[in-house]
Amino acid sequence: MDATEARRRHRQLADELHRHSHLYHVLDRPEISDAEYDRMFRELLALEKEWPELATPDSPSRRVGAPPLASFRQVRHAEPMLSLENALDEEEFIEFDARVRRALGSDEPVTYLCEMKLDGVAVELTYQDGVLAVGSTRGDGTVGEEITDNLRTIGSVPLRLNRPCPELVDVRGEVYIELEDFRRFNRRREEEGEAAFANPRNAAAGSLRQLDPRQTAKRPLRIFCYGVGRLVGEEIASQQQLLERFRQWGLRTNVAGTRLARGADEVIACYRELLEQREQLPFEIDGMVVKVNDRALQRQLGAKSRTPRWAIAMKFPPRQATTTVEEIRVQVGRTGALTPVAVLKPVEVSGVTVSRASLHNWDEIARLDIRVGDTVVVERAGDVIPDVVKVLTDRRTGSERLVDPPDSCPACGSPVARLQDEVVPRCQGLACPARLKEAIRHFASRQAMDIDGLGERTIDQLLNKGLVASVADLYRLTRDDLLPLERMGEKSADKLLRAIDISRKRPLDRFLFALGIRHVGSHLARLLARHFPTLEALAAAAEETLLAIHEIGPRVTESLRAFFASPRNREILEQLRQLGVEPQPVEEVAADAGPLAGKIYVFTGSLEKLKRREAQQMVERLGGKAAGSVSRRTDTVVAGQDAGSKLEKALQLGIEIISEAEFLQRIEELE
Ligand SMILES: NC(=O)c1ccc[n+]([C@@H]2O[C@H](COP(=O)([O-])OP(=O)(O)OC[C@H]3O[C@@H](n4cnc5c(N)ncnc54)[C@H](O)[C@@H]3O)[C@@H](O)[C@H]2O)c1
Ligand SMILES: [Zn+2]
Repeated sequence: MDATEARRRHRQLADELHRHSHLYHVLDRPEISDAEYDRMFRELLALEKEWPELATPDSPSRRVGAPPLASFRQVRHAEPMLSLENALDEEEFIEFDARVRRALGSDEPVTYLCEMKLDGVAVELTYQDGVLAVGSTRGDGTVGEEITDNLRTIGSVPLRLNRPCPELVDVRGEVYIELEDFRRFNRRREEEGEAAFANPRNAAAGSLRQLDPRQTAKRPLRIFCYGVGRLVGEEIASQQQLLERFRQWGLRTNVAGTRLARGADEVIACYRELLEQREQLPFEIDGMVVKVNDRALQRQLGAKSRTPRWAIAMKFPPRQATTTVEEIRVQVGRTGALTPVAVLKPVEVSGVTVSRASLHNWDEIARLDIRVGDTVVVERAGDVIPDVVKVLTDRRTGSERLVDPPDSCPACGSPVARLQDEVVPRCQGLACPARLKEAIRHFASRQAMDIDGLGERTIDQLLNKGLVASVADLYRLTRDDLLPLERMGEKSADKLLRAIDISRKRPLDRFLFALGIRHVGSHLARLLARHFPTLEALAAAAEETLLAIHEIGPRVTESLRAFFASPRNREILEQLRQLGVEPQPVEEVAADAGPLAGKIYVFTGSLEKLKRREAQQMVERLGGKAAGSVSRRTDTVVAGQDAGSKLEKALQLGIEIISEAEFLQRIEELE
């Protein structure tokens, strides 16, 4: 390779690394695996070693992370938060150890503390006189994002340290999500039609950087503390002692996961041990961090531009394997969400046999261009269910088969619809066994048919005993059906039957809402009920007629069409009619009061989907008020991109802050 060629390749790598670093660190949406990123990074380092003039100050080799997002206030770290040099194998660690001893001018074996390398997000917690004053992300190492309020919601972050404690300390730690929590959290997101997170690290990063701390509070975040920046008013001799002091101050550490090792051989033994332990841990680690234990020696060794000279990360090999896709199957979730899963020829990935890979959604299938019969690389990262990271297209024989998104539900055969703004298609079947429980619960809920006494426990029993296979069956229940149920006396059975009977005559809007048609919330149900006296009239309405109604868009008509297109749904509606369910026509209602009556909303920053005026009208339509500035009377601030002083004021005043997406969701729920 000549110098021109090297420069060209360097530029190319630098651009790619820059883009992926932004996707990973700022947007929490990586497109390639870490192993692939590291490979490119190393190629860049190798080029710079041969042609040092390529290592300009803006090279990825000189930078940590990525600059902070503009929607957060920025914090300058008093001492830079560095990254870590990587050792990809034992050999590279031996070289590191030799460098350390050379720099210290010593032949003695060095004592190291070996720690688990948690795969999460690095944060800094500044405690002044023992009180948590500022919390921030690492950002680009020099400037991070101020996320104090978000960090305060994490149970394992103490708001105040136990005494005696130093006057001032910058504690560094890793915020992460345990595997079990991650699985549960992701499952829920997929069912709600939101994109699943690729791994726990992404989920942790996305959760920490919410504009509304109450959103962060709902996420299962934890912290392990492992380092310091400034430390005033206390002398600490070693890394091991530091962790011990942390524990005394009330900070959470992973001290049980550390080992003291003398010399390279002992470090390597620890590494092998940890590699074996890895699969049993409740959280994801991607390697072992080895630190010179003595803090005086650490100071003596110092740091390079982006990494300290006294620590190194021994990375684990990626947990990848190659296998073939035998089938692409569709799973139906609790809310009717259909998600694709690849059935694999069983293969062992670092000690675990895997036979399925999650494909998340159909966009992901298109992005990977994955087909039945393909040879694929699967990688386990943070979950027992691995991801497909790459299709080996050069192994194709021509007999591979593309799989289209299903147009009927595998559980009940009903038509499915992928509605706008959602990443997954959904089953529209009113009696789909996969979503029946949810459908009945919704049907009976207060805002819908309001069937008092039909709680979750009763629904479970009705389903298990096969007494109910659709909402229509509720109206066939008899006293004899109910009495054998647990905790069901004569009184409560009669009460429930009465409640079911009363619900036969609910107003049409409630009935419409009760059917659980996607995007038909209670507001739209009311609107539709005002335009159509009966359900039959609505089902027969032409699309143009529907679209002519103000507020009814293609999203809703599409959903209604999919619902009424199902023969099974029509059959159930007919049964309901025969069982005496006779929704009452609704009358025009006074327009003044609404679900947002008395509420004051302020919009700030630029919104993505809505025009500001549009958003304000939505609030007004529901009876609320849209104001121009934030005051104590403000109830909610909707913060878009680059929100500035209004957002800060809202934070100061402790006013609720939500994102545009959350606003839209709320409106939909209220409507
Ligand atoms: N997939 C992608 O597109 C992509 C893009 C950019 C970066 N990355 C990945 O991110 C990594 C680079 O990020 P990085 O700068 O955070 O480096 P790093 O992850 O290699 O190491 C530094 C980080 O380790 C963490 N850490 C965990 N446990 C620790 C402990 N006990 N002591 C000290 N630190 C500990 C800290 O957060 C620290 O900031 C690369 O390895 C790369 O794989 C991936
Ligand atoms: Zn179904």
